[in-house]
Amino acid sequence: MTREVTSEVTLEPFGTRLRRAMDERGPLCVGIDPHAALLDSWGLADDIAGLERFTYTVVEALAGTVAVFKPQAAFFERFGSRGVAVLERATADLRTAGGLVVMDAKRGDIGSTMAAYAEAFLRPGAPLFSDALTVSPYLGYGSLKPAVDLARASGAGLFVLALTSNPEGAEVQRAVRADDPERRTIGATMLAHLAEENAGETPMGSFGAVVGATLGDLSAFDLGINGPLLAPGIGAQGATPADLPKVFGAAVGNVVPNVSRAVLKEGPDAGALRGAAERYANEIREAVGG
Ligand SMILES: O=c1ccn([C@@H]2O[C@H](COP(=O)(O)O)[C@@H](O)[C@H]2O)c(=O)[nH]1
Repeated sequence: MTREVTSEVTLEPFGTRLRRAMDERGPLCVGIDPHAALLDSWGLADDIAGLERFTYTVVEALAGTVAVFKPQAAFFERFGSRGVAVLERATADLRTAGGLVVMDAKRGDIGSTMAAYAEAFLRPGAPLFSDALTVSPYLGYGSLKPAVDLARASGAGLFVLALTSNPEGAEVQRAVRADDPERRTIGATMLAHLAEENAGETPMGSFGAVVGATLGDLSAFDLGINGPLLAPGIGAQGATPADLPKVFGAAVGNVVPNVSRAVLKEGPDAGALRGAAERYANEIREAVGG
């Protein structure tokens, strides 16, 4: 199904495109996080030339085989406009090669400003247009509405921070809402909002949650949001593909496991990068089936 945004014919819904990509290439998401330490271990300087070489090496090595990429915008923004230009080109090249790009920019603000963030990442034709964007609901889920609306109209998606992989996240995400008669936590509330957005969508909706693979037993949460669950934390943060069924239970089929540093550290050799991504893809397949 195609939808119209102004005069442009746009994409099939993100959830549909993501499900197809997961079926064809497997669910692995490789993060593109050009840490200074990684540039150094690749023998590159921590400057714009190093950033370019690092980024385009990853793109060329993996764009044709991995389903989903998650560039971490912060590592590009730290170089200013020239870093953002590298991110723009990488995003376009990954998408041209058939990969889906989840821009990890974690945007969130009052609705009127949120509308501008949405224009930057979710309006087809924008220089940083991405298949999906990570967003922070800390100003309230309703403040994300402009992004939800534009994503829906454009065939893009969102990943809302619900239960993040870092231990500090619990003080916010596991806090119980005093205003809620059901006394749900903030994390559970975000999952409930997403389930509403995705209701009735097939094969799944376009509005996902970020849920860390590091979190252990999540049976207290209803992860059945009929949408994707982006799961960072595998590799450098200590989680493994074998943890996925334990953490996600019946929702494991909707999990998009992210690995960043544990793949990237294998560079700069393209074959070694591909080998690391393949090993993770195989371990994930063995753990979740399919
Ligand atoms: O809860 C979250 C949300 C986002 N991230 C991001 O994912 C990657 C993880 O990188 P690794 O090198 O695989 O640890 C990174 O870009 C984070 O900003 C997260 O870790 N947890």
